[in-house]
Amino acid sequence: LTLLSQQFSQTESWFHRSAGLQSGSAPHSQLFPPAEGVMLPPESFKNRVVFITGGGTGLGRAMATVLSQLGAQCVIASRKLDVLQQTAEDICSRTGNKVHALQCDVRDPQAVSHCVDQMTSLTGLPDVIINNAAGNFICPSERLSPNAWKSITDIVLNGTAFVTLELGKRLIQDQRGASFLAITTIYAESGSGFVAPSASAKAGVEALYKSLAAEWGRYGHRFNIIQPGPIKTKGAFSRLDPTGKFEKGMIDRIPTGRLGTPAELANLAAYLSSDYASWISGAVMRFDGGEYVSMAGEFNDLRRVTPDQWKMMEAMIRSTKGS
Ligand SMILES: CCCCC/C=C\C/C=C\C/C=C\C=C\C(=O)SCCNC(=O)CCNC(=O)[C@H](O)C(C)(C)COP(=O)(O)OP(=O)(O)OC[C@H]1O[C@@H](n2cnc3c(N)ncnc32)[C@H](O)[C@@H]1OP(=O)(O)O
Ligand SMILES: NC(=O)C1=CN([C@@H]2O[C@H](COP(=O)(O)OP(=O)(O)OC[C@H]3O[C@@H](n4cnc5c(N)ncnc54)[C@H](OP(=O)(O)O)[C@@H]3O)[C@@H](O)[C@H]2O)C=CC1
Repeated sequence: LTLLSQQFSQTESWFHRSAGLQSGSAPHSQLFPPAEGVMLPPESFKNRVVFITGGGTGLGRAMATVLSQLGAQCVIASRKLDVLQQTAEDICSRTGNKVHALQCDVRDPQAVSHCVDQMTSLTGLPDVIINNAAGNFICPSERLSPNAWKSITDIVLNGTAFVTLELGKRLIQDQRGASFLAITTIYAESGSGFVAPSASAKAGVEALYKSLAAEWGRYGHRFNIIQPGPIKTKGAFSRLDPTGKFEKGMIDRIPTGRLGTPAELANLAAYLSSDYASWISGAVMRFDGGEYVSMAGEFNDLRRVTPDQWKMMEAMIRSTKGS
């Protein structure tokens, strides 16, 4: 079984195989195929403990899978214990490495402290912490109740802060270094209508991580941020594009012509959390197929202009004399 798991971890995983060309992708996305397989050398995370919030589903599950394939002992934590246990079992049966499931509502600092106590008994303190848990839904801001605002900002900003502070303090006490990674979003930088609580909270997370990168380097702690663009997960798309009507428009504005894949995100997260990235701290890595700059550039809609239309426009411009 161990041999089989090792062979498996060195080749490709179940979810990598499913990461082919997605329906709705532009033809030129063939030029940007999502790479299959695990990027880092096998056993890059051997003897390492990785703690991932929201690790039972979507991108958290993908990151746990890759890190487990690379030899890590993973601890995944969120509210739904049954979901976590199923994921832990699935990953462990495929990689042969232990995955622990712990119930934890990150909004509750006491629950976070209890979860860290449990993890300490199971695995000891982690070497890698990935703050991935989040809540979000689209809603016009004038329809938001105070509790709607609070439900998102409590998970995203307070939850990340409670987890980071609890683990940070204990690691400092034990004189242990660690890599902290936060998963934010491209609109943490720009802000975005219709997801104002998420945008505000994610921007807060980025400020927290940049602050701690400066403050806690002296304790051996690195802090980095990944800002993903759209990656199809049930959690995100069911709450942000419930009718499925916006997906095509979204793909049209991504220069690489497709959505990201969980496997691609997981490889980047593994790299940033690994020793290969030990000089990277305070970094914000945009991971969006070019969507952010594509939405920002004033003239980017000119992509729709045909060669004939360019000929005509150039003639008009050249014929202009004076101002
Ligand atoms: C142009 C179109 C673009 C399409 C985009 C498509 C794809 C995505 C592209 C990019 C994505 C970028 C960023 C993504 C960021 C993410 O974070 S995605 C991850 C999303 N995953 C989750 O949200 C998982 C966890 N979520 C939840 O558990 C719940 O959704 C919730 C966050 C609501 C928390 O659950 P719970 O604590 O049980 O809360 P309640 O149900 O009790 O609700 C609390 C209050 O919030 C109000 N509320 C709930 N839903 C809505 C809603 N849809 N609209 C308005 N208000 C809502 C609820 O009424 C409660 O308030 P009151 O007590 O009633 O006042
Ligand atoms: N998919 C995308 O396109 C993008 C995603 N992101 C970010 O990626 C991350 C993962 O999102 P994704 O995988 O798509 O969506 P999911 O909904 O699958 O992931 C969110 C996870 O957070 C957990 N969670 C929610 N509330 C709490 C809580 N109070 N305490 C502990 N855990 C909680 C959920 O588990 P449970 O319900 O068991 O608590 C769930 O596993 C998020 O940070 C999201 O903001 C950013 C940009 C784009």
